[in-house]
Amino acid sequence: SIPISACSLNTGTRLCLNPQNNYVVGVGSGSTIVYAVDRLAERVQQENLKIVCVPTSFQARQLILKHGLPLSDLDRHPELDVAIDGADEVDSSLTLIKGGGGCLTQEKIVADCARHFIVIADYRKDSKCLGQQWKKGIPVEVIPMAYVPIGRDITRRFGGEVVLRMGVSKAGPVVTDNSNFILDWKFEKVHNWKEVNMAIKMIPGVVETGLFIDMAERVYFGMQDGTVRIRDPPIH
Ligand SMILES: O=C[C@H](O)[C@H](O)[C@H](O)COP(=O)(O)O
Repeated sequence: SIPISACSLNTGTRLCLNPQNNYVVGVGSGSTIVYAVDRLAERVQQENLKIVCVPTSFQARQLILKHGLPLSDLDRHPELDVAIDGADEVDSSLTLIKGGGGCLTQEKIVADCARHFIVIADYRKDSKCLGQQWKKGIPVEVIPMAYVPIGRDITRRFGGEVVLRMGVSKAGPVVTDNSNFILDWKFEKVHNWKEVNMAIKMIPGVVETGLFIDMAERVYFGMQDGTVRIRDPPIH
């Protein structure tokens, strides 16, 4: 539900989507990406474009099918021209927290296969440093039998608190599209995210983290006043 910035998100997706004939497009997950897929379908129809879409989740797959867009996968299209996705939080270096909807693993795989990874988000996702906006922590997808030792290991080494994500209308834990669990790590301070990401990924049983570092090429923020703010990675 992002009514205030819906108009700017539409504008943002107009700006960031420039699909060309024969493009392979990665389709992200969440509520914001719905705007992008609407625009994509519009452009494909208006310009009679031939594209194929690679989904990052069950939800994305349904979205692609609903719009009648050609569905593909990484078996057939391991190299994508562009992947477009939302984010839960974006810091000033374009480090992202993703996985609020539990789709982080497939999203990261698809983004990594794309020549360009573009993010669209509303202004509430914009922060100087991670943790200012998104209060639920960093999602970590884990193999179910290992969720307790992984959680203990993360808090022992990096502090904070780890919570097993529970279903809203389902009794028991959330189960991802890959049949795994999600731990939400509520960190207490700003870390060196590259180091933390690598360390967490090395814990046996960790499938993926929701930290997307040095991946996003550009972020389009839909602002409250209907404008669009663009952020590119800092030049080092
Ligand atoms: O797992 C979900 C994804 O990472 C989403 O892209 C992210 O949570 C942002 O979702 P929304 O656009 O609904 O805020």
